[in-house]
Amino acid sequence: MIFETITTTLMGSLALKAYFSKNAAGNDSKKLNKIFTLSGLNVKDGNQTLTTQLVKKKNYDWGTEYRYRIPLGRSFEDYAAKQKTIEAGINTRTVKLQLKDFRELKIDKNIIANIRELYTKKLTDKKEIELSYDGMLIIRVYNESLPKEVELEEGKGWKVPFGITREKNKMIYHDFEKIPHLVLGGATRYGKSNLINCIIASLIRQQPNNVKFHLIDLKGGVELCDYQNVKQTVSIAYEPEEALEVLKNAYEIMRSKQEVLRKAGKKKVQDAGINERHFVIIDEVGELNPDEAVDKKDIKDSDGNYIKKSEKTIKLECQKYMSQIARLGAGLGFRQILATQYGTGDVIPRQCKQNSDAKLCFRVQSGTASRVVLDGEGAEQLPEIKGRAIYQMADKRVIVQTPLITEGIIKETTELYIIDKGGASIGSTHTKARKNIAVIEKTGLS
Ligand SMILES: Nc1ncnc2c1ncn2[C@@H]1O[C@H](COP(=O)(O)OP(=O)(O)OP(=O)(O)O)[C@@H](O)[C@H]1O
Repeated sequence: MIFETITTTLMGSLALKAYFSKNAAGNDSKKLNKIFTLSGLNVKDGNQTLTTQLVKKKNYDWGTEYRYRIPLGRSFEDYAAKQKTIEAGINTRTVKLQLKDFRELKIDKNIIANIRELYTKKLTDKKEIELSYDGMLIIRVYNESLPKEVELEEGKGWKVPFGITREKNKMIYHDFEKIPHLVLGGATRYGKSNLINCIIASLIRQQPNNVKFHLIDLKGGVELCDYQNVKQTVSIAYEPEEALEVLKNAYEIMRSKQEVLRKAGKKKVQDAGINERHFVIIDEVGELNPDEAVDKKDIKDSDGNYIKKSEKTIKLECQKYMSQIARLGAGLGFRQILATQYGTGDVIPRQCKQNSDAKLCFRVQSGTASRVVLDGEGAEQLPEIKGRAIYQMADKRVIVQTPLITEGIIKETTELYIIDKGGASIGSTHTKARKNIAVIEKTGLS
């Protein structure tokens, strides 16, 4: 009897709260107005205050979109810089319990503990927001957070899964045929290497006979060594000296492909019916920054030939090849993926950045670091969630939760294609494979 009375009272008060919450859901506009005022986003002009004006509000099944006219004297960047303040303001609330929460509530002798648990969960649940600009300031307030973990799904052709977006939790795919080069950034331990593994494993599964890899793993060989002996890997490097060999080899293959196309009177590999695609992937491109080189002194003989190249020269030459591949490679079937955790301007060669129409950035420490990868702020505002990133193409930006690959998938994928590379040492792995490529190039055009 006592139990029934307690539960009836509790359920009644919770239902009432849920009713108010339901009516308040999707209506954060008052809160937003208040936040704009308190955080100094409105502008004082003499006696007048120019406010951020709500023009349109629309409810969707994922949440609510607000469109604002920005007052004179403010820019989108001012609002983007206050994203955390806006999100915190939206989340200062009374707990919103909805009817569906009660459906999940277990009604047993632990009812009070269950309600307390539900209440605590709702209290810590956070609504996420996204800011964008298309002439109007757009603020999207999402009812549900993105999942924190997403499984790797199968892609198709040259389309690789890049993550779940908020809209209907739909997986989006990066099409390397449409956007050949990619820059990846993000602070340490947020998911760059994991995404590179997703890309490599997906491409091996989807295009086992057409994909070729030129891998440069400057993180001590821990990330990409799983692919060293698969037939798709043309060459692999773990040190800057080896990286130069790998890049030079990739560049030479690219030039020979250019020659083949020229003779065939074709402009692009697609026109020539060549299915092979080469992926040059560098995990921690920052290690190839010549400005950071300690050893800057070349040793040359009396004829000016190198006896020993300095670290600086090696890195400069690496960057030269990277820039050439980025500039000329797209039509020749070359794709370049450069990953870095460093947030300084010169870490990615300018030509590589300019030729990469896609950028994906995990959380970084500052707006400056975000600009290095995305040419704009935003990645510093991402929540501290591994795998959460901004995926940016020429015309749009979306937040994604990138897929998490397992050791099992990597093993299952690679073990099908392990070949005997004749005990070739790491730095010379490419020498043997290069011969294979010459053959593939000929058959590719026939
Ligand atoms: N998409 C993801 N979803 C969930 N967890 C992830 C995801 N990506 C990475 N992680 C987790 O974060 C850890 C670090 O990821 P990863 O090694 O890819 O980071 P990184 O950015 O390459 O770091 P570093 O630059 O220091 O090498 C992984 O071991 C994994 O546990």
